[in-house]
Amino acid sequence: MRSRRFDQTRMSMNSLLRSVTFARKTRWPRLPQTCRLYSTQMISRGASFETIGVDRLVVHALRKAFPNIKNPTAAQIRLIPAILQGKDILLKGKTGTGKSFGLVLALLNQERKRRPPTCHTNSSSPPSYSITSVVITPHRDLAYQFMHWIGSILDMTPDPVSLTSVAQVLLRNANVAISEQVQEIRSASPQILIATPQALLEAMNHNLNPLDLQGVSTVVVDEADYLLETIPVGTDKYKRIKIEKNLLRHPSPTRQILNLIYGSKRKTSYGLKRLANQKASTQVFQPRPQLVLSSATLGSSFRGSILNEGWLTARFGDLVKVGEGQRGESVANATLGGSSIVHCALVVSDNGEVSNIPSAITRGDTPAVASASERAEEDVTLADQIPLAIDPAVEGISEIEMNEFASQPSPFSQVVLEAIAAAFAFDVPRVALLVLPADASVRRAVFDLRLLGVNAHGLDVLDTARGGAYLLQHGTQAEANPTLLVSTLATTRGLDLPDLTHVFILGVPEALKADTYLHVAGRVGRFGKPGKVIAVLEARSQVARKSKDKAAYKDEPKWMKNIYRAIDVTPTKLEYFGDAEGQERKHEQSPLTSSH
Ligand SMILES: Nc1ncnc2c1ncn2[C@@H]1O[C@H](COP(=O)(O)OP(=O)(O)OP(=O)(O)O)[C@@H](O)[C@H]1O
Repeated sequence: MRSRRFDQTRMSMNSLLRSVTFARKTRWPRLPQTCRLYSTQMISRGASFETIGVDRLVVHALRKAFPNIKNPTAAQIRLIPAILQGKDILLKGKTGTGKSFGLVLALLNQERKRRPPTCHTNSSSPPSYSITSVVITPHRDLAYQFMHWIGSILDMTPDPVSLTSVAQVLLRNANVAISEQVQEIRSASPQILIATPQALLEAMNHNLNPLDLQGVSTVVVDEADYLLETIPVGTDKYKRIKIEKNLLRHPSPTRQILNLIYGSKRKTSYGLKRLANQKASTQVFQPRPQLVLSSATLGSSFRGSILNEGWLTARFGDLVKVGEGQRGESVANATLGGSSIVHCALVVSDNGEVSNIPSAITRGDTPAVASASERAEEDVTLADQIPLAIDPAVEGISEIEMNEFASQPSPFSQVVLEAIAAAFAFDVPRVALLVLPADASVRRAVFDLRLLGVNAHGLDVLDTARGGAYLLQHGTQAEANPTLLVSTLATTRGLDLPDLTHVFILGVPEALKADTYLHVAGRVGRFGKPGKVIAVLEARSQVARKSKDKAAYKDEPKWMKNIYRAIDVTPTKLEYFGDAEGQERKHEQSPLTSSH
């Protein structure tokens, strides 16, 4: 069932925006130049949303829609005034500290620009507005999460306001062509357009019906380090030239969009200048929109590389860097919203034995995450914990597909899925997220998990049962039949499901970056709430040889240990599961041990 909020068209909006515009024009004082200094002082005095520039009508609606949100977070205190000042921003802050939410509040507060009247308009025509801000998000669920937040705030404004006039999404959609979507956007331009990069690029480049974004005053790239490929600092000259060539020949959609808006002024290594100049364009949007790049993991390497692109303003004082990590903090604590996140990893052997990763320790002081096991009988075996199969029929899986699934072997290791089902049954009180590798089939995993008795659903925040209900906070009370939402690494970034207590990660590919793990883990522990991240790994196994004399291994436990080391985390033992220390010692002593 589709959520009513997204389909509903409300009555004409402009009362909210008029009052916001009025407030900004008349009452809101100009903010001081040095935003960072200003915001630090605000923290010590206890800032409110009003004092950092959010209009009181928006604050009033915000408090009614989200009663838990009382004062701005440190990230919001820095971010919101900087956006209202029109500065370019590099926004880094722990996951779950309100960066995206702060963006929404700031963008709602922006003054709308009217389109210049055309010969077809007469003095009695209602004013027509252009799009004010564009927000680029990596996936559609995040786009709809933004819509949900905006819709919830608008619902609480004293005068009815139509959601479509304030925000619309532009996404690749099998049922509605991009040109049709552009037509709709053009007929009633929203204040905020939220789009995925592929859809936006297609719309801007459309031959017959291109989307006109001239007039936009803010461009936001959320999860920027995921959407913009960069050259790691310290890369040697030859590798660097190779990456640069690749960037120029196959730019990502987000890179192409930023080149269209800001022009491409990338300085390249010696020998590539000619190629760069051929592709370079001059700045095309006048006046130049402010650019906000946001992520929990904007490392110094990303920042260095992105400054070289020429998209961000180079004028001193006009680029604001928000939210550097605290000195002395571990990477995990500096990046994850809650330092109270518990990291666990289970290793599953071929014969179905499940044990904690060897380096895990028992911690007496781990923060309590209400556990489903509190309901469970003592002395039960793992197998007892897995309920009987439930109906695999579920929204989104057709009967034909189910028949196919039933007749074909699963690409997932069944013993790994059983371990997830068991840990889920033992530990999850209400709702958990299972994150699969980016190219895995969510539908197949849901089918297999339902056969194992797990109330699994493919994540789709537009559907109440498949995640929509969890966009709202309901509490932590245990449910008789907890829900396991299933997504992939490609569709998880930035998601905020406040009731989530557990994230399961199925498998750790060798190439999994610590940053990616941090983003997945950061779906829990938001706003200091406790949460558990459980990676479920296959035991080390030999795979096809790379060369005649060297055996090759798939060693997920080792790759996971490398990630823990990189983020300075010691894993915690998950109760109910044993140890595998003997196994590790055996591997370390093996003469065949290779790095893979
Ligand atoms: N000032 C605030 N006070 C309390 N809660 C807040 C505040 N601002 C936002 N929140 C809540 O915090 C949660 C996380 O917000 P948000 O998704 O914006 O974090 P984020 O920093 O963008 O996370 P990520 O890096 O994972 O994308 C949301 O549920 C939101 O409602």
